Amino acid sequence: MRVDIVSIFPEYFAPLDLSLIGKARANGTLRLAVHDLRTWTHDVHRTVDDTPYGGGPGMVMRPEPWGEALDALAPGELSPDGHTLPRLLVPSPAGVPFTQALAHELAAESHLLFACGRYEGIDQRVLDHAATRMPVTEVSLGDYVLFGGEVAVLVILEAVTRLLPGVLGNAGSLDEESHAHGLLEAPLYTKPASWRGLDVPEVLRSGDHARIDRWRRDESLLRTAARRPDMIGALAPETLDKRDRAT
Ligand SMILES: CC(C)N1CCN(Cc2ccc(Cn3ccc4ccc(-c5n[nH]c(N)c5C#N)cc43)cc2)CC1
Repeated sequence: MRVDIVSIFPEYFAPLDLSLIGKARANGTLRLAVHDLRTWTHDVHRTVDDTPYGGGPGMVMRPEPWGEALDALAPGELSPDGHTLPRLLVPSPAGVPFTQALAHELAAESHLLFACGRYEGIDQRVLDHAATRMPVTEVSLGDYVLFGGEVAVLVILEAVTRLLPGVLGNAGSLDEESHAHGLLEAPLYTKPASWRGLDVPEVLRSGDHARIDRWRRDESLLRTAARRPDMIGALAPETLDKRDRAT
């Protein structure tokens, strides 16, 4: 997968040299490039923002630098197979919620292009013009306000990269983690069996995997009901077996 990121703070993405994303870049699974938006400015002050039409607080990112950046990173027209152009992702408080389902969708793309806004956001015409040439998705991490899109791109990129073939050593953990089956994961324990007077639940040391699976399932349901009742309502009917429905 090819990924391009455009930001006025390219140094925000230094952590992408680390850990599993760093490994994915080193082995070619992920071909990542970070670009400074100011590359596409032409004035001495390298201006990227201006006051909002219609008034209002703060500043808005000007369309010209963004237009040139997207032209450079997503050249050409939409090919018949639609694969020569990237999918443009624009983090925004006004975006669609970023979910594990969207992470899976993005992991299937061959080229992602992230536009990191700052100030109050990017001139709408940048997104409107881009949408005439490529798929554009405004995406939000959640109902809180960040300073800009960079942190969101780090989150989205980590969630997507984890899903790429070969990135996670134990692919099984993908199947069992939260949001894969619509439930929160059960509590985790490791050695020692007793720590500061707190013992690992006996069932997890029993070796009885049917019991262990049932315990984990019960704990997942209890945890989800307590912390994320919204997820319980969204469960596919087949996810809850007869015993679950009885409880
Ligand atoms: C009512 C009320 C919910 N409104 C909220 C937004 N307020 C304006 C306003 C304020 C600050 C910023 C800063 N900013 C610039 C680019 C940018 C990209 C993403 C995000 C972002 N914030 N939160 C997320 N989940 C995001 C994502 N993904 C924030 C960004 C952008 C926009 C207006 C009030």
